[in-house]
Amino acid sequence: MKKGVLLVNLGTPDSPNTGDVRKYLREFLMDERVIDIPFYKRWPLVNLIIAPFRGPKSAAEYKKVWTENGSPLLYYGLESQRLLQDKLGEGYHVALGMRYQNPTLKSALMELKRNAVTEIVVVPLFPQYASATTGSVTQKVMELVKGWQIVPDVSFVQHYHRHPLYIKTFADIGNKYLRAEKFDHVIFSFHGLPERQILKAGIDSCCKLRGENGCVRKAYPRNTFCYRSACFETADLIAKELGLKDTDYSICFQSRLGKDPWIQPYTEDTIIDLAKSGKKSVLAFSPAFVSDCLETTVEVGEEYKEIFEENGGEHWQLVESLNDHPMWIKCLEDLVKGNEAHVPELDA
Ligand SMILES: C=CC1=C(C)c2cc3[nH]c(cc4nc(cc5[nH]c(cc1n2)c(C)c5CCC(=O)O)C(CCC(=O)O)=C4C)c(C)c3C=C
Ligand SMILES: [Fe+2]
Ligand SMILES: [Fe+2]
Repeated sequence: MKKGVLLVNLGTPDSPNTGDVRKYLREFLMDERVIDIPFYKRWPLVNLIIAPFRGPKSAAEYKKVWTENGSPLLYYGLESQRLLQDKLGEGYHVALGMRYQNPTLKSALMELKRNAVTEIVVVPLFPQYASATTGSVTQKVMELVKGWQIVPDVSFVQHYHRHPLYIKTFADIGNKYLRAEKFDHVIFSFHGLPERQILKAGIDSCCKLRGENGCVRKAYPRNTFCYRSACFETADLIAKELGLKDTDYSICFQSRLGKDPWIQPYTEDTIIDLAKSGKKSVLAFSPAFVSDCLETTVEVGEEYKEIFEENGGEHWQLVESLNDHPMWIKCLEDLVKGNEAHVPELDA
């Protein structure tokens, strides 16, 4: 009997055409964990405002990220599936599903069912837990399997931002740049979230959102599920691996959508401050993403570069994502096999 592995990423449009991008945005943003407002407000916001007006703008951006292999998010998802299958061997069947659009989670679970797996390990491709990502994947998988005649033994990897191989792979890729040239500063830009989603998690002993020391930065069981805190911890761990001092790097949050406050500091503000304070060359990591996608290549690699240069900066370099790096595939193997991640120590 084989064991099943389900790799899950967010999803991407079927093509960069406006129609497919609108279809993708509708499915994605109608998820009540992503836009967490009541249905009667969410439906008109998504279907009458965001999809019609943002659709064409997003489609133009998707055209920039599209390669001959299609969307990088899907391409590297399939590559990770193939490489992990090779590593795990015949005792396992590895499937890939997307939370939104294709390949669907339903088709990936049916593939595992056809291969008669006895248990399924779900690995969301999100290192930091958030209700909008890992929480949503967990809910959807449970909904899909609950009606099966034989309900499989399913387990979920909820987060792995402390896994040493995830940290070391980002450091390894970043070191390629740090060894080749001198940078004035390093930035860690994570995908943002509406502030209320952090507060709703109710981790009172962690979150005081706005201040410099808003969320707890050290690894404590109580703040593992605070997305903002997990991002701070991730950046601190990568910085430690790179041998950076506290003053060498900044942590910030990108991709704000709408007018509500999102978690801060915002990447755009941080970049402007850095450029205005005389930093000329910046190395930019985007560690919430394990594969390159619109948010890394276009948003961090192009849009933030432009903002930096408009404000006096001269050299902006994006650190590419983990993609098909062998150490990342080893990390996935460890996560599937439940190998206890040794939590690297951060200084107090
Ligand atoms: C309310 C809106 C959004 C929340 C909350 C959100 C959380 C969130 N998203 C990711 C990962 C990805 N997001 C991507 C694209 C993207 N995200 C939003 C909105 C929210 N995300 C939008 C509208 C889009 C589409 C692009 C656009 O129109 O600007 C992607 C890229 C997908 C690709 O195909 O390249 C990823 C990946 C995380 C990790 C996260 C919360 C932690
Ligand atoms: Fe997003
Ligand atoms: Fe917090």
